Amino acid sequence: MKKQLILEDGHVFVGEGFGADKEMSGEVVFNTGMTGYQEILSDLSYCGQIVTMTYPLIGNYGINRDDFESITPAIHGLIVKEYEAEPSHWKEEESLGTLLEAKGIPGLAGIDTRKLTRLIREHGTMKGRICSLEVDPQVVAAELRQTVMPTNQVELVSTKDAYHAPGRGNRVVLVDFGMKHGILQELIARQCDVVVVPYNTSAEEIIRLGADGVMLSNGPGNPVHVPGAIAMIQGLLGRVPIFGICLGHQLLALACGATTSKLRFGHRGSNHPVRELATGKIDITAQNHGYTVDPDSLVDTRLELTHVAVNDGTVEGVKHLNAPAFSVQYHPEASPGPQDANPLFDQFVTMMEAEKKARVLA
Ligand SMILES: NC(=O)CC[C@H](N)C(=O)O
Repeated sequence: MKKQLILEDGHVFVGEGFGADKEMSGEVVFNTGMTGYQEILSDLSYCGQIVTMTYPLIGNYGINRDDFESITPAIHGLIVKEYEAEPSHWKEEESLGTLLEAKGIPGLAGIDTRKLTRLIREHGTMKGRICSLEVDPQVVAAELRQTVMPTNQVELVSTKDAYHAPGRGNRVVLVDFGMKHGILQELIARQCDVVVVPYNTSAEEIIRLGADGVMLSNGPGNPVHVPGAIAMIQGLLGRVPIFGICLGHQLLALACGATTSKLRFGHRGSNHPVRELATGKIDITAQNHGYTVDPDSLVDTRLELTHVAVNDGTVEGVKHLNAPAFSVQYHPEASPGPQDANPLFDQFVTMMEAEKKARVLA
């Protein structure tokens, strides 16, 4: 069935609908990964966004049991150039289209994704709607311009109740702002005893849980819309080791007095080079973010800049000068993407061990 993508600036892209036959709006963003559509569509950081895949053939290896980053995807649409409805892979269990249909997510295929990506790069991300051909694009575009994006996305995707993934090692309290399963997997692989808690858990409750360390997860939306989490981090700093990823990184920076702002079109892909300032070493990283920590705002904080993006010089990592706390804007859990930055999880475990030893000696 023919469908159209209407952008708030009035641009229209007509293509073939697949997945759910449903009208949905969201912020239209693009991801440059050549593979990884299953992880991307189930990454809750994309809550409320319509994701355009720039790689021209999507769906060819289907959907498998193991690569979900969440059970209930929260993206509002997937846009591709060529959609493959008959996938082939030994792990494949269903097609991308049948999954999107089951989860109520519309897909749109056969549009010029290069043109769309160029538009987004020039104008910045825009609101858009995937809908039938019957509506008047100019009316929809005007409606989209009036629409304000929701500010409660973290609340929508965070777990409602705490749960336990038992292990024999360090107890990590993992604050779920819309956590990718890959983060939990990396902690479990290091024998951590993980308690996953809702985004609005207090610092005192986290300490009461006997945390050896606190992991701040990725998550959707603007970090300034989660003020409770900023207060929670302030209550934890210096009391327990902290490791933040993506939204968790932005929240740690805000908790330390830095500021954040929105990038024009963000970083979403699996091949973003990041330089570690101490060594000059470059990791190729997975990224998915629209906001960034303002470098100038670090001057008045106790945070030190540790990593920068090679492509545009933006902040990619910080560490606290007086407390055991560090964070990165990119994804050491990959999922999907290269695993260059995976040792950061080992660094977190080492930090927890060192703090425990220091406490015993004190
Ligand atoms: N993956 C993430 O955690 C993204 C963080 C934040 N929502 C941003 O877009 O910048």
